[in-house]
Amino acid sequence: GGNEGIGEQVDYKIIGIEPGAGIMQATETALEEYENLADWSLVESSSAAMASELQKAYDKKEPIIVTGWTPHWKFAKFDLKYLEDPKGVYGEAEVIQTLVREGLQEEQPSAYTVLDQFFWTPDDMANVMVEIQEGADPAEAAAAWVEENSDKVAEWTNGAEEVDGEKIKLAYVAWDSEIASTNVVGKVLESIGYDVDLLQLDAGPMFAAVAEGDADGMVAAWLPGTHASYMEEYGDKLVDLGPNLEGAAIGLVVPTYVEADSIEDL
Ligand SMILES: C[SH](C)CC(=O)O
Repeated sequence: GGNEGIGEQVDYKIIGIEPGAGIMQATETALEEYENLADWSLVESSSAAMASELQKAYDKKEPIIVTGWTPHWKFAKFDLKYLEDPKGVYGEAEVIQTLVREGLQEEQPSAYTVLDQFFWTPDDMANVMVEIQEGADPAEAAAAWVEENSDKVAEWTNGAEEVDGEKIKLAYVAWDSEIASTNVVGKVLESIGYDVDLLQLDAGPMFAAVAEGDADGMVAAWLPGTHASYMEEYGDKLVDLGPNLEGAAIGLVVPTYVEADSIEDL
Protein backbone atom coordinates (compact mmCIF):
# COMPACT_ATOMS: atom_id res chain seq x y z
CA GLY A 1 0.00 0.00 0.00
CA GLY A 2 0.99 3.62 0.36
CA ASN A 3 3.55 5.31 -1.82
CA GLU A 4 4.77 2.58 -4.22
CA GLY A 5 7.79 4.67 -5.27
CA ILE A 6 9.70 4.51 -2.01
CA GLY A 7 9.81 0.73 -1.69
CA GLU A 8 11.05 0.33 -5.25
CA GLN A 9 13.60 3.13 -4.87
CA VAL A 10 15.14 1.59 -1.74
CA ASP A 11 14.84 -1.96 -3.04
CA TYR A 12 12.43 -2.66 -0.12
CA LYS A 13 15.36 -2.44 2.32
CA ILE A 14 15.65 -0.80 5.73
CA ILE A 15 19.29 -0.04 6.61
CA GLY A 16 19.99 -1.34 10.11
CA ILE A 17 22.92 -1.50 12.49
CA GLU A 18 24.53 -4.29 14.55
CA PRO A 19 22.35 -7.44 14.77
CA GLY A 20 22.10 -7.51 18.61
CA ALA A 21 20.68 -4.00 18.98
CA GLY A 22 17.19 -3.73 20.40
CA ILE A 23 16.18 -1.49 17.52
CA MET A 24 16.94 -4.39 15.20
CA GLN A 25 14.64 -6.70 17.20
CA ALA A 26 11.95 -4.00 17.12
CA THR A 27 12.35 -3.61 13.36
CA GLU A 28 12.03 -7.37 12.80
CA THR A 29 8.73 -7.07 14.72
CA ALA A 30 7.72 -4.12 12.51
CA LEU A 31 8.34 -6.23 9.38
CA GLU A 32 5.82 -8.75 10.77
CA GLU A 33 3.28 -6.32 12.24
CA TYR A 34 2.98 -3.91 9.28
CA GLU A 35 1.51 -5.92 6.42
CA ASN A 36 2.78 -3.30 3.94
CA LEU A 37 6.32 -4.32 4.98
CA ALA A 38 5.72 -7.99 4.17
CA ASP A 39 8.12 -7.86 1.19
CA TRP A 40 10.69 -5.62 2.90
CA SER A 41 13.92 -6.73 4.53
CA LEU A 42 16.22 -5.36 7.23
CA VAL A 43 19.89 -4.98 6.33
CA GLU A 44 22.22 -5.84 9.21
CA SER A 45 25.33 -3.68 9.21
CA SER A 46 26.82 -1.39 11.85
CA SER A 47 26.14 2.04 13.29
CA ALA A 48 29.04 3.46 11.28
CA ALA A 49 27.96 1.75 8.03
CA MET A 50 24.37 2.94 8.50
CA ALA A 51 25.65 6.52 8.97
CA SER A 52 27.71 6.41 5.78
CA GLU A 53 24.78 4.95 3.79
CA LEU A 54 22.64 7.79 5.14
CA GLN A 55 25.27 10.38 4.14
CA LYS A 56 25.52 8.95 0.58
CA ALA A 57 21.76 8.88 0.01
CA TYR A 58 21.33 12.32 1.58
CA ASP A 59 24.00 13.87 -0.64
CA LYS A 60 22.09 12.56 -3.66
CA LYS A 61 18.67 13.36 -2.14
CA GLU A 62 17.73 9.73 -2.61
CA PRO A 63 15.21 8.02 -0.31
CA ILE A 64 16.61 5.90 2.51
CA ILE A 65 15.06 4.38 5.64
CA VAL A 66 17.36 3.73 8.60
CA THR A 67 16.98 2.38 12.12
CA GLY A 68 17.48 5.61 14.03
CA TRP A 69 17.68 6.81 17.58
CA THR A 70 17.82 9.98 19.69
CA PRO A 71 20.19 11.34 20.97
CA HIS A 72 22.27 11.06 17.84
CA TRP A 73 24.40 13.52 15.89
CA LYS A 74 22.57 12.64 12.63
CA PHE A 75 19.70 14.96 13.62
CA ALA A 76 22.15 17.86 13.86
CA LYS A 77 23.79 17.00 10.56
CA PHE A 78 20.80 16.04 8.39
CA ASP A 79 17.16 17.15 8.11
CA LEU A 80 15.47 13.96 9.32
CA LYS A 81 12.15 12.78 10.73
CA TYR A 82 10.84 9.70 12.50
CA LEU A 83 8.14 7.78 10.67
CA GLU A 84 4.99 7.55 12.78
CA ASP A 85 4.58 4.11 14.31
CA PRO A 86 0.80 3.61 14.71
CA LYS A 87 1.27 0.04 15.96
CA GLY A 88 3.68 1.25 18.67
CA VAL A 89 6.35 -1.27 17.74
CA TYR A 90 9.15 1.13 18.76
CA GLY A 91 7.61 2.00 22.13
CA GLU A 92 7.26 5.41 23.65
CA ALA A 93 9.94 7.66 25.18
CA GLU A 94 12.91 5.63 26.34
CA VAL A 95 15.45 6.33 29.05
CA ILE A 96 19.07 5.22 29.11
CA GLN A 97 19.83 3.50 32.38
CA THR A 98 22.90 2.63 34.44
CA LEU A 99 23.32 -1.00 35.50
CA VAL A 100 26.13 -2.33 37.67
CA ARG A 101 27.24 -5.75 38.87
CA GLU A 102 26.23 -7.19 42.23
CA GLY A 103 28.83 -6.42 44.88
CA LEU A 104 30.07 -3.18 43.34
CA GLN A 105 28.62 -0.99 46.11
CA GLU A 106 30.49 -2.94 48.80
CA GLU A 107 33.74 -3.41 46.85
CA GLN A 108 34.04 -0.03 45.04
CA PRO A 109 31.74 2.44 46.86
CA SER A 110 33.29 5.46 45.12
CA ALA A 111 32.67 4.05 41.63
CA TYR A 112 29.18 3.04 42.70
CA THR A 113 28.50 6.59 43.91
CA VAL A 114 29.64 8.16 40.63
CA LEU A 115 27.69 5.66 38.50
CA ASP A 116 24.61 6.16 40.70
CA GLN A 117 24.80 9.96 40.42
CA PHE A 118 25.69 10.16 36.70
CA PHE A 119 22.83 11.98 34.94
CA TRP A 120 22.97 14.29 31.94
CA THR A 121 20.84 15.65 29.10
CA PRO A 122 20.54 14.79 25.40
CA ASP A 123 22.24 18.14 24.69
CA ASP A 124 25.18 17.23 26.94
CA MET A 125 25.54 13.91 25.15
CA ALA A 126 25.13 15.52 21.71
CA ASN A 127 27.97 17.96 22.46
CA VAL A 128 30.37 15.05 22.97
CA MET A 129 28.91 12.95 20.11
CA VAL A 130 29.27 15.73 17.54
CA GLU A 131 32.92 16.34 18.53
CA ILE A 132 33.63 12.64 18.03
CA GLN A 133 31.71 12.52 14.75
CA GLU A 134 33.79 15.47 13.54
CA GLY A 135 36.94 13.48 14.15
CA ALA A 136 37.89 13.94 17.81
CA ASP A 137 39.22 10.92 19.68
CA PRO A 138 36.38 9.78 22.02
CA ALA A 139 38.57 9.88 25.13
CA GLU A 140 39.80 13.38 24.26
CA ALA A 141 36.29 14.66 23.47
CA ALA A 142 35.14 13.21 26.80
CA ALA A 143 38.04 14.77 28.73
CA ALA A 144 37.29 18.16 27.13
CA TRP A 145 33.62 17.94 28.10
CA VAL A 146 34.48 16.94 31.69
CA GLU A 147 36.88 19.90 31.86
CA GLU A 148 34.22 22.33 30.60
CA ASN A 149 31.44 20.95 32.82
CA SER A 150 33.15 20.67 36.19
CA ASP A 151 30.05 21.84 38.08
CA LYS A 152 27.88 19.03 36.67
CA VAL A 153 30.72 16.52 37.16
CA ALA A 154 31.08 17.67 40.80
CA GLU A 155 27.46 16.62 41.38
CA TRP A 156 28.34 13.13 40.14
CA THR A 157 31.48 12.77 42.30
CA ASN A 158 29.89 14.36 45.38
CA GLY A 159 30.52 12.04 48.34
CA ALA A 160 32.87 9.70 46.42
CA GLU A 161 36.19 9.18 48.23
CA GLU A 162 39.30 9.37 46.02
CA VAL A 163 40.88 5.96 45.29
CA ASP A 164 44.41 4.94 44.39
CA GLY A 165 44.48 3.19 41.03
CA GLU A 166 41.77 0.56 41.60
CA LYS A 167 40.51 -0.95 38.33
CA ILE A 168 37.02 -0.36 36.94
CA LYS A 169 35.74 -1.97 33.72
CA LEU A 170 32.80 -0.38 31.89
CA ALA A 171 31.04 -2.37 29.15
CA TYR A 172 29.41 -0.60 26.19
CA VAL A 173 28.28 -1.08 22.58
CA ALA A 174 29.78 1.07 19.81
CA TRP A 175 26.63 3.14 19.35
CA ASP A 176 27.59 6.78 18.99
CA SER A 177 25.51 7.67 22.05
CA GLU A 178 27.23 5.06 24.25
CA ILE A 179 30.72 5.82 22.96
CA ALA A 180 30.11 9.36 24.23
CA SER A 181 28.54 8.50 27.60
CA THR A 182 30.93 5.66 28.49
CA ASN A 183 34.01 7.73 27.69
CA VAL A 184 32.69 10.62 29.81
CA VAL A 185 31.93 8.40 32.81
CA GLY A 186 35.33 6.75 32.37
CA LYS A 187 37.07 10.14 32.53
CA VAL A 188 35.10 11.08 35.65
CA LEU A 189 36.09 7.82 37.36
CA GLU A 190 39.71 8.47 36.37
CA SER A 191 39.43 11.95 37.93
CA ILE A 192 38.89 10.35 41.36
CA GLY A 193 41.77 7.91 40.92
CA TYR A 194 40.39 4.83 39.12
CA ASP A 195 42.23 2.98 36.36
CA VAL A 196 39.38 2.55 33.86
CA ASP A 197 39.03 0.02 31.05
CA LEU A 198 36.25 0.37 28.45
CA LEU A 199 35.07 -3.00 27.10
CA GLN A 200 33.35 -2.77 23.69
CA LEU A 201 30.83 -5.60 23.16
CA ASP A 202 27.57 -6.29 21.32
CA ALA A 203 24.36 -5.66 23.28
CA GLY A 204 23.74 -9.21 24.59
CA PRO A 205 27.35 -9.82 25.66
CA MET A 206 27.37 -6.39 27.36
CA PHE A 207 24.43 -7.35 29.59
CA ALA A 208 26.02 -10.78 30.21
CA ALA A 209 29.38 -9.26 31.16
CA VAL A 210 27.84 -7.05 33.87
CA ALA A 211 25.48 -9.81 35.06
CA GLU A 212 28.42 -12.24 35.39
CA GLY A 213 30.65 -9.62 37.00
CA ASP A 214 33.14 -9.60 34.11
CA ALA A 215 32.45 -5.87 33.84
CA ASP A 216 31.64 -3.54 36.73
CA GLY A 217 28.88 -1.61 35.01
CA MET A 218 27.38 0.03 31.93
CA VAL A 219 25.54 3.24 31.16
CA ALA A 220 23.97 1.79 28.01
CA ALA A 221 20.64 0.14 28.92
CA TRP A 222 17.82 1.48 26.74
CA LEU A 223 14.59 0.89 28.64
CA PRO A 224 11.79 0.06 29.13
CA GLY A 225 11.35 -1.21 25.57
CA THR A 226 14.54 -1.39 23.54
CA HIS A 227 16.47 -3.73 25.85
CA ALA A 228 13.47 -5.41 27.49
CA SER A 229 14.55 -8.84 26.27
CA TYR A 230 18.02 -8.44 27.82
CA MET A 231 16.51 -7.26 31.11
CA GLU A 232 14.26 -10.33 31.14
CA GLU A 233 17.30 -12.54 30.67
CA TYR A 234 19.82 -10.81 32.96
CA GLY A 235 17.84 -8.33 35.11
CA ASP A 236 17.77 -10.48 38.25
CA LYS A 237 21.59 -10.44 38.33
CA LEU A 238 21.97 -6.71 37.71
CA VAL A 239 21.80 -3.73 40.07
CA ASP A 240 19.65 -1.07 38.40
CA LEU A 241 20.79 2.48 39.26
CA GLY A 242 18.06 4.12 37.16
CA PRO A 243 18.22 6.65 34.31
CA ASN A 244 21.34 8.55 33.31
CA LEU A 245 19.51 10.26 30.44
CA GLU A 246 15.82 10.93 29.70
CA GLY A 247 14.17 11.82 26.38
CA ALA A 248 15.68 9.05 24.27
CA ALA A 249 13.77 7.43 21.40
CA ILE A 250 14.16 4.78 18.70
CA GLY A 251 12.33 4.31 15.38
CA LEU A 252 12.52 4.36 11.61
CA VAL A 253 14.10 7.57 10.39
CA VAL A 254 14.05 9.15 6.92
CA PRO A 255 15.31 12.42 5.42
CA THR A 256 12.50 14.99 5.44
CA TYR A 257 12.50 14.99 1.60
CA VAL A 258 11.11 11.43 1.70
CA GLU A 259 7.35 11.69 1.09
CA ALA A 260 6.22 9.40 3.89
CA ASP A 261 5.02 10.36 7.35
CA SER A 262 4.18 6.96 8.73
CA ILE A 263 5.51 3.43 8.49
CA GLU A 264 2.16 2.65 6.86
CA ASP A 265 3.09 4.99 3.96
CA LEU A 266 5.98 2.78 2.85
C1 LIG B 1 20.78 1.66 18.70
S1 LIG B 1 20.02 2.19 20.23
C2 LIG B 1 21.33 3.11 20.89
C3 LIG B 1 20.02 0.79 21.35
C4 LIG B 1 19.55 -0.46 20.72
O1 LIG B 1 18.88 -0.38 19.67
O2 LIG B 1 19.82 -1.54 21.27
